[in-house]
Amino acid sequence: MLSVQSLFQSIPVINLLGNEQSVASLCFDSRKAKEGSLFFAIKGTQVDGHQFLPQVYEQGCKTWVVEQIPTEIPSDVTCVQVADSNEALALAAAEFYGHPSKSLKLVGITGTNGKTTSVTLLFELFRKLGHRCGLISTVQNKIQDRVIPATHTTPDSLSLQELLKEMKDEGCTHVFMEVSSHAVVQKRIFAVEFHGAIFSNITRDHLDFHETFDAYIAAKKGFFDALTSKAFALTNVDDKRGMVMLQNTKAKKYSYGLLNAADFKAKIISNGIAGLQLDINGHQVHAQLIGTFNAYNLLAIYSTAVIMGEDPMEVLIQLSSLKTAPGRFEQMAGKQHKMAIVDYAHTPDALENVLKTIQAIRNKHQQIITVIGCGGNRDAGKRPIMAALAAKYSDAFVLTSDNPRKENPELILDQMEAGLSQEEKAKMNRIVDRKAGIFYAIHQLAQAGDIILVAGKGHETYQEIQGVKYDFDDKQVIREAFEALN
Ligand SMILES: CC(=O)N[C@H]1[C@@H](OP(=O)(O)OP(=O)(O)OC[C@H]2O[C@@H](n3ccc(=O)[nH]c3=O)[C@H](O)[C@@H]2O)O[C@H](CO)[C@@H](O)[C@@H]1O[C@H](C)C(=O)N[C@@H](C)C(=O)N[C@H](CCC(=O)O)C(=O)O
Ligand SMILES: Nc1ncnc2c1ncn2[C@@H]1O[C@H](COP(=O)(O)OP(=O)(O)OP(=O)(O)O)[C@@H](O)[C@H]1O
Ligand SMILES: N[C@H](CCC[C@H](N)C(=O)O)C(=O)O
Ligand SMILES: [Mg+2]
Repeated sequence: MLSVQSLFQSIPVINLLGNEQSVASLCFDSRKAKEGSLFFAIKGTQVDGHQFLPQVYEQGCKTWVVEQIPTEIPSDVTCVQVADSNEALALAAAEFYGHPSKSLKLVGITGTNGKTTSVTLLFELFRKLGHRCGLISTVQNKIQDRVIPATHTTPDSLSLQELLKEMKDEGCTHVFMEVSSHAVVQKRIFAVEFHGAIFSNITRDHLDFHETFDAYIAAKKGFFDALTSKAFALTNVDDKRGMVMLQNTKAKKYSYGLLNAADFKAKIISNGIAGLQLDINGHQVHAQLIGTFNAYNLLAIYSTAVIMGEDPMEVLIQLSSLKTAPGRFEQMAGKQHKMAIVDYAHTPDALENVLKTIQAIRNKHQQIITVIGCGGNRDAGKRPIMAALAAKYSDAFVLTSDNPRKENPELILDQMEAGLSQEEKAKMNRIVDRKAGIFYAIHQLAQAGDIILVAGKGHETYQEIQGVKYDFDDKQVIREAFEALN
């Protein structure tokens, strides 16, 4: 039990009504509020949490944090008014769990693409280097070998502090986590102390949430602006916005790049189906990952390890043994020498990178067949662009559903199709059912030896349609389609 007063030591309080209370837990979802919990009313994108105050009172929760004091308050309620409930929740959660980030080497990565790949590689690399590690990612959270399912790329501030505390208690010294732009804006990482921050890249995505590209850039930059002078900040100099990220940071600045002058430099010696041969700061290394985008990911993690004091030679040795993250450029061989690649490309930039990589590594007899959809209730502007990219780089392609969520899947396909010329439509197949689309690509469109890219869902094991998550796994469907081949 903690007193409200002790929790709010570092939180600016506008008004405090009622008596001093002790709280046993924190919560921001009325459905979880109970006697002894401190409820934070948050104005969200769907509803205003303040509307649930009568409900939490009914459930016995009588200590509230609000931005607006309700007109009528029961006399046995303690109500703390703050300017920003999200910020107050983040600060209180850090206090409640004893600021675990202060005892960890916590490194965060932000950017449109490459976060999951890079944190997963960092987690594996640092384990190989002998450290006890935690991982916080889109695919899964992990404490050493133990998997804790992930619901978001970056957890809400309360779950995040609880997870970091668990990692600290289990003896982790290093934690690698993804920092999404949503997390920065919603203050999920407020009050978290980072040892280091990495920027991968920024291209079009999430304009449904941020509205403008400038606001999206500002969100990512906010992560670097909040670092302390004890932290390091590592940026990709080859990205147009790479240096902008570090403009106002107090952290020690480092850069990496393949094209421009940087603290950490790499050159691609070769890029093929067997992996990448790289020159990193004058040393040659072979990596199992494929594609120029992975050269960036590998260079970013090498740089991070060296900045964190690891032996550069040992890091290079371990780099060679690292495998791709789940659902990221995962290759699957099938009958008739057909090959499928499952990849989480769900942005125009990712899709273009993956398709260019496949073009670069295929032999001249292999056709490229792409299966692609776009998520519902997400940035609609990327839909025509992604369809056009599939058309540009593929010999044939299937437009299908990703996670339609609450949208009509046919309308999503209409918006994708709008990005195609008449000529491109000749190569198009429109099959709204994803399983049927994958089967059609593997059975009807692909000839022996061809490559089938199944993009957008990567590691996901569900498909969300009208708010219901059905079991769906691209890899499983591909295996079935391969099995059914002669
Ligand atoms: C757009 C967005 O980011 N939404 C997140 C946000 O929800 P919200 O603002 O919409 O909340 P809301 O539903 O309006 O509710 C407002 C408040 O009322 C409360 N409430 C709501 C209903 C109720 O019955 N009782 C109640 O108390 C809620 O708990 C909340 O405190 O805060 C919630 C709690 O932390 C998150 O679960 C939710 O993630 C939604 C599910 C989501 O899909 N988010 C995605 C877009 C996301 O965050 N993605 C990024 C990765 C993006 C990327 O880089 O690819 C991520 O980090 O995962
Ligand atoms: N450094 C990179 N630059 C550009 N594209 C990349 C890079 N790394 C991976 N990709 C592509 O982007 C896709 C998503 O990669 P990854 O899951 O690592 O990114 P993410 O930033 O974690 O995405 P999310 O925001 O959805 O969590 C990959 O499947 C691949 O197609
Ligand atoms: N983190 C991303 C994942 C998108 C994955 C794609 N399969 C989709 O559903 O759009 C998001 O929530 O926007
Ligand atoms: Mg991710």
